[in-house]
Amino acid sequence: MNLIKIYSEKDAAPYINKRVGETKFGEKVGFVDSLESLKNHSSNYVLLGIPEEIGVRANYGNPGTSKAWNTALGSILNIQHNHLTNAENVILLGEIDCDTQMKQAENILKADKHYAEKLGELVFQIDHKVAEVVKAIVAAGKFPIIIGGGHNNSYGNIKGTSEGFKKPINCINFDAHTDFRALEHRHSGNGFSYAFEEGFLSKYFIFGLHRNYTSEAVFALMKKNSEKVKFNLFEDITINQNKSFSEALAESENFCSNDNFGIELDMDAIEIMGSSAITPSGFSVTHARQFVSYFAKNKNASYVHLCEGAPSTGVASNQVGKAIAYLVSDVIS
Ligand SMILES: N=CN[C@@H](CCC(=O)O)C(=O)O
Repeated sequence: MNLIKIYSEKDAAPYINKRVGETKFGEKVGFVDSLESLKNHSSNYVLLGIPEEIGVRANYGNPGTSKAWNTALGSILNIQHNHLTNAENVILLGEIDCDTQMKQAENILKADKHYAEKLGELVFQIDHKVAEVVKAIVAAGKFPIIIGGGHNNSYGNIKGTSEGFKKPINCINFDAHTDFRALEHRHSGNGFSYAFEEGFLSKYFIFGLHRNYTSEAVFALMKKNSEKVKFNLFEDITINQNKSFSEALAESENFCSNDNFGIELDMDAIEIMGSSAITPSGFSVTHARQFVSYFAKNKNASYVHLCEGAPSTGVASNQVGKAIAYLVSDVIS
């Protein structure tokens, strides 16, 4: 089973729009030829793509997340290289090899009685690849920046990071949804509940949860696990204004940042962002940037995952890639 397609300069070149007198981000990033050689590279941040949408389909969502990685890469590699953007501290590692699973998913028909379960089996296979690659990055002492795919990939990120550190980790998730759904077949709505159940996720905070997208059963489950699972509501921050955005950041920080934690950001928490579950009401891209920038500076921050972007579903498809590029630059700058 191929885990990853490792990139070289040749893979990056077609994305870079060179211009005389300017240097682009993609002309300065580093490359490695194997996961093993990561530890010998001096750069800290490792860019990894997950071009899949099987988890979203298995959760009855709108497909399109498989395209976020390539779209984002086009924007990231054309960021201007200057004294503020820090491209030399980035390794462009490559992408999880999702080809086999994506092809098999295409052959599973919606009419199939076991449609969702069969897709869930393929998600399980991708979980394995993501966890192995993320574990290798973390064990090499690097900071993964993972882009794309559905939020099912939170499971592989958490598992891989936890195995890399040899202990459970915490996680703060900027999201309209908990993705703490039932432990049925694997899909984009239960990555965190599976990671929690299997002991890879210790404490979990959902930042800006929407009341309209959360079932009473999930509220009850979070209440039952309230020592370990907490949230604040989007409505309390932005509509009722019971707490400021800064207070909301501090609340999640106090809960999770005393130990290694992952930063998850679901693009569907951003208002009218092209994503698998576009929301008409949500945070701005600037809020998302503030969130990522704030937490990426924390000494216990251990990875960032920017997921669920689906360029073709957006009002303007190139905005998804540009938004992801801003978020990446907020992590590394
Ligand atoms: N990762 C997203 N999870 C959401 C999907 C919602 C939707 O597609 O409408 C969830 O399961 O609730």
